[in-house]
This record gives sequence, structure tokens and C-alpha cells, in this order.
Amino acid sequence: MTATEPATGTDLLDAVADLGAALRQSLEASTSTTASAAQLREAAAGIRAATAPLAALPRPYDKLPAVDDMARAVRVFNPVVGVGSGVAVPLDLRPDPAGGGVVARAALGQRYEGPPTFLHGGISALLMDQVLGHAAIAANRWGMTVGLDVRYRRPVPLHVTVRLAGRVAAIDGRRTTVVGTIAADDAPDVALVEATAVFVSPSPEVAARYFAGVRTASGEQVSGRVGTG
Ligand SMILES: CCCCCCCCCC(=O)SCCNC(=O)CCNC(=O)[C@H](O)C(C)(C)COP(=O)(O)OP(=O)(O)OC[C@H]1O[C@@H](n2cnc3c(N)ncnc32)[C@H](O)[C@@H]1OP(=O)(O)O
Repeated sequence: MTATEPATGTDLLDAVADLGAALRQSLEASTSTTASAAQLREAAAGIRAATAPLAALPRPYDKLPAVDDMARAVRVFNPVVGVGSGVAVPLDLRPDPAGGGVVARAALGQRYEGPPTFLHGGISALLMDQVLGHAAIAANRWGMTVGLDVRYRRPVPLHVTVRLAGRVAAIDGRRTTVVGTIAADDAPDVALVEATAVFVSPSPEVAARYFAGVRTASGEQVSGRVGTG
């Protein structure tokens, strides 16, 4: 069982993952195609037609999807790890066998481009926030990000497998400091991006205020806290 692996292989979860994969293929194709204007308009019409029946069945944003499992930190529409998300990679984070923390490998596509042929710096920050957050959760130290420091040493190439890793560096009361890197998978010791994040577990009063209206699909109240199962 991994930190980001969905709970069960239910038919609904399989369908959510299938749609997520189709959306990601569509985004990737839309950012790398040389199709004509007419072909693009035809594609846009088809996508709008396919979207309409989904939009007609909305889920309130404070009701969690039935396929989520907060206790195991599985959030299926998370924009980094969620298998149902069109914008997610999705990263498959696993315990790092090389000494604590979590690690994932991925080749980032054209849809994440910043400078030509390289990863957008904001996407690097997004990925690091998530990876370091999961490293905190893996150490049973869930918290909200209060600080994220990113150093861009070298550009991250697209379409090349990179290794994203994070591990807890320090614990101080409700504060957890986590460090991590993005590096080429074949040169893991040469950091392209280095990041340090501080996560703070909200006080029970603050958590109750923030997440008071949030319910699971079966109607149970949630604390917001993830990865506690
Ligand atoms: C699938 C699961 C996904 C898991 C990965 C998710 C990764 C992505 C995570 C996010 O995106 S989180 C969203 C972005 N973050 C926020 O919106 C957090 C906004 N900040 C807050 O709401 C509050 O700061 C917070 C609830 C986190 C804390 O408020 P509290 O009122 O509970 O705590 P308080 O302010 O008393 O601070 C507690 C301790 O943390 C310390 N602290 C607070 N802010 C700090 C800071 N910026 N840097 C260092 N320390 C800080 C603070 O000094 C204090 O230290 P001491 O206990 O020693 O006094």
C-alpha cells in the first residue's frame, strides 16, 4: 500500500481514473498538436459535448468524493497525485527505501512547460509542496504548508524521468520541517531543484473552524486531518 494509492479497485474508482487519464491525454495533445484551426474547433465541440452530462450532476465542493479515503491520504482529484485529475501528473509516491521519506518518478509533459523544453518553476513548487507534504504525512506529521522555499539550481527537462523525493528534517511542537529535491533519475545526487517546507498542524480549534462544513460522501464530519488511518 502506498501513500497515494487509491483505496479499492471499485468500478467507480476505475471509471474516475479512466476519465482522468483521458483528460490528461487531451491536455497533453492540446499543447503539442499541430492540428488545423478546423480540427481544433471540432475537438473543442466534442469536449464540450462530453462535459455537459458531467456538469449536470454536480457534487457540492464541501462533500468529499466517494472515492476519497482521508484516513489513508488518498485524494483522487488532488492536482498533483490524483488519478482522477486532469491536471495531475499523477505522481505515485512511495516510501523511499533509501532511508525514510517518500519518492516518486515521473516524466513531465508539455502541458507543464515554462521556458521552452523545460518545466515551469511554479509547477516545480507545486510538486515539491505535495511531495514534502506526503513526507510529513508518512511520518504521521500532517500539517498545512506555512512556508515553502524553492531553489532552482538547473532547469528540469521535460519528457525525461525525474526523481522527486522528500524527508522530514526537523520536528518542533506542531511544526515539521521537510526537505526534498527534484533530480534526473539517472543522476539523483545532482539536485535540479531543492526545497524546504514548513508544515504546521492546525490547533484543534482552528481545524474545527476550517473544516466544520466538510463531510464525507456518507455524511460524516471530517477534521481535515489526513493520513491518520
Ligand atoms: C492527499 C493529501 C495531500 C497532502 C499534501 C498536501 C500538500 C499541500 C499542502 C497545502 O497546500 S496546505 C494549503 C496552504 N497553506 C495554508 O493555507 C495554511 C495557512 N495558515 C494557517 O491557516 C495557519 O497558519 C495554520 C492553521 C497552519 C496554523 O494556525 P494555528 O492557529 O493552528 O497555529 P499558530 O498560528 O498558533 O502556529 C503554531 C506554531 O506554528 C508556528 N508557525 C506559524 N506560521 C509559521 C511560519 N510561517 N513559519 C514558521 N512557523 C510558523 C507558530 O509560530 C507556532 O509556533 P509555536 O507553537 O512555537 O508558538
